[in-house]
Amino acid sequence: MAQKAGIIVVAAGKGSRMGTVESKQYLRLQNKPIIIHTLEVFERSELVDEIVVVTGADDLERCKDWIKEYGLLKVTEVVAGGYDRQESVYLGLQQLQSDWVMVHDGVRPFVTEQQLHHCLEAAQQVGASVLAVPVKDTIKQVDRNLHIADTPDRSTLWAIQTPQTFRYTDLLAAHQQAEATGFRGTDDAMLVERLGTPITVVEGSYTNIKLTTPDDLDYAAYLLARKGENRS
Ligand SMILES: Nc1ccn([C@@H]2O[C@H](COP(=O)(O)OP(=O)(O)OP(=O)(O)O)[C@@H](O)[C@H]2O)c(=O)n1
Ligand SMILES: C[C@](O)(CO)[C@H](O)COP(=O)(O)O
Repeated sequence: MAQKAGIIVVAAGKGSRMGTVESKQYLRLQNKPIIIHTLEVFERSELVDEIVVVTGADDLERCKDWIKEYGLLKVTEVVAGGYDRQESVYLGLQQLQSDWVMVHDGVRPFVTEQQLHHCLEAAQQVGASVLAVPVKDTIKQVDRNLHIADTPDRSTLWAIQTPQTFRYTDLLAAHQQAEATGFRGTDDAMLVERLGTPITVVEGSYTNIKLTTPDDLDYAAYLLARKGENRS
């Protein structure tokens, strides 16, 4: 059994690619905010004993109200995020107590307990881990004039997801170094890679989607209905 971890759930983004008036993490699926669907996975998990939620500064109170309403007892802190995902994680990290930390997007509600288990166990064996899936399409590098510049070997390409799991001290050092050098990354692994810490990739699932654009909402509604059917 893996040692338990604390989790930072980042949900302070604007959701500009979703294009809705309400930020995507607060849109409802089956009448429940997406952020709550995500938090419920960790509330139920036997691997997680501490949850720090990072939200928009204007959304702190309604998030706290929902956390009470939905009985999320493992949430220890709800804090305001920053101007990008990296800053939001850094702010959340300062509130976490656990030796092992998982970072997860608030808009990835379909991660499973089994995936959490595999990700945490791998991190505790290797030092750090990320969930990911092999890319299914041929990927091209394309220049500003829309000309193909290169076709990387697909067998080496993985689409990176969350959670991403690290020793607390490693993730903190990685964020501090990134801040000090002005480095910005789109995931936490990019920061930890710079420290030279080995990070292993754990094969997740194509259904662990990040809700990013409007078409993801229909697919998420389908996945949620399917999850309900499988449970009953
Ligand atoms: N300043 C930010 C930006 C992003 N996030 C969170 O990071 C996760 C993944 O980011 P993404 O899908 O890019 O979310 P947004 O930044 O909201 O979307 P967009 O880029 O379309 O504006 C989301 O849960 C988002 O809320 C965050 O906590 N703080
Ligand atoms: C961390 C992440 O989910 C990995 O896919 C992703 O990088 C965050 O989302 P963004 O859309 O790149 O901000």
